[in-house]
Amino acid sequence: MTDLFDQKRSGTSITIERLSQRFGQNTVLDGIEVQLDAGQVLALLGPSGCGKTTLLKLIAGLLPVEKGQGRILLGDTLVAGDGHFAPPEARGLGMVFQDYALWPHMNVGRNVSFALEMRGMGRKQAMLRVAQALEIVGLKGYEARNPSSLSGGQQQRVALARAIVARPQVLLFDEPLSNLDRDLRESLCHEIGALLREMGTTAVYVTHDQEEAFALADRIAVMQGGHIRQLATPELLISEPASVLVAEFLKLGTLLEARHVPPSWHPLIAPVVNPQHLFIPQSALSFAHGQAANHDLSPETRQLLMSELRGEVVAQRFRHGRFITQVRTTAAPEGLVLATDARLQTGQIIDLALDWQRLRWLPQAA
Ligand SMILES: Nc1ncnc2c1ncn2[C@@H]1O[C@H](COP(=O)(O)OP(=O)(O)OP(=O)(O)O)[C@@H](O)[C@H]1O
Repeated sequence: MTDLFDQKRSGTSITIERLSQRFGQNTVLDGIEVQLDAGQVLALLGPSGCGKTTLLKLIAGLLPVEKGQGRILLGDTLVAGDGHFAPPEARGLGMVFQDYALWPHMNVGRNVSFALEMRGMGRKQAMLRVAQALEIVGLKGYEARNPSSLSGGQQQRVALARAIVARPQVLLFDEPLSNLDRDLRESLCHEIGALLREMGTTAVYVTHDQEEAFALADRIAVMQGGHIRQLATPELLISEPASVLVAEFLKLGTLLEARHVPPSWHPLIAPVVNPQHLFIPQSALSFAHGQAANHDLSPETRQLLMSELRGEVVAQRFRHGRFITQVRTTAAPEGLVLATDARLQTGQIIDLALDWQRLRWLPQAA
């Protein structure tokens, strides 16, 4: 389309080694390790206060890495740690923030061209690049507009154009969509994902929104309390959460305290010290329409499962074209969670089929 896109695979790898950050007595990041390949998109996903923005600022050079607190490399270049500190402008970055951070006294064209002008690029060439960047984000011809005359979504597109115009090797996003309404968030999220893939730029994307992370990222770091609890592809996080913490945070299914006596599992009636946890992904359960499933199980196990897996529908909500259904069973008084195509009545008794192969035993901590 344009020569911005001709810079295919222009991203660089990111390596973060043993990175920690303290503010006073407060350890905000603790032993962070990341290896991200060139052109990949990493989402930092976690609850408020878990350290996502701090990690992004350290990558950006907006915060220095304290002595002995780890290293950051972009490609083969050490940019922070071991006595090195490359300022943000020397790191080849583009940044997009939650609040757009456009300069209100400059028109759209100047906002986008500013970084190019600072680098001494001639005005004619800069304006050509600006036009390309605006076209890419769907704002062709908007150069003369004032930011205040644009909608929130359009302002964020300008911010995106400003971030990509200088062909950064790494793009950093800090909750860029959280000020936008839901529909716009979804469509812009999709567009950013497509753009990143097209440009081949490496990106780190901070969000507390699971759907954004799963829609955009090649890899997701689930953060909590200054730690990365798991860094994996979206598919692996769904099928193999590394711990109870990750499975609980992502709400991907049901966690049961249980006792594992292979090949069977037994729900715990009374609490015990250090129970094991059985993770039942939503995808492991289906509405059996009264038919017995699990033919590959031993008769004893099948009997146990089938007797336990008849339950009462306690709640349903609609999400992404399916009904997320909570079913109370003897084994899971809190309710098993599955997705169904059918709308069911509260109080209805249904049979569930369980794909035994998808169950996982999880350790308590990360
Ligand atoms: N400059 C600072 N001085 C002192 N404490 C700080 C500073 N910056 C961040 N913190 C603290 O570090 C912790 C992590 O903050 P951070 O902004 O990285 O979290 P976050 O995961 O991005 O949260 P949110 O989603 O709410 O933005 C918080 O407890 C915060 O109060």
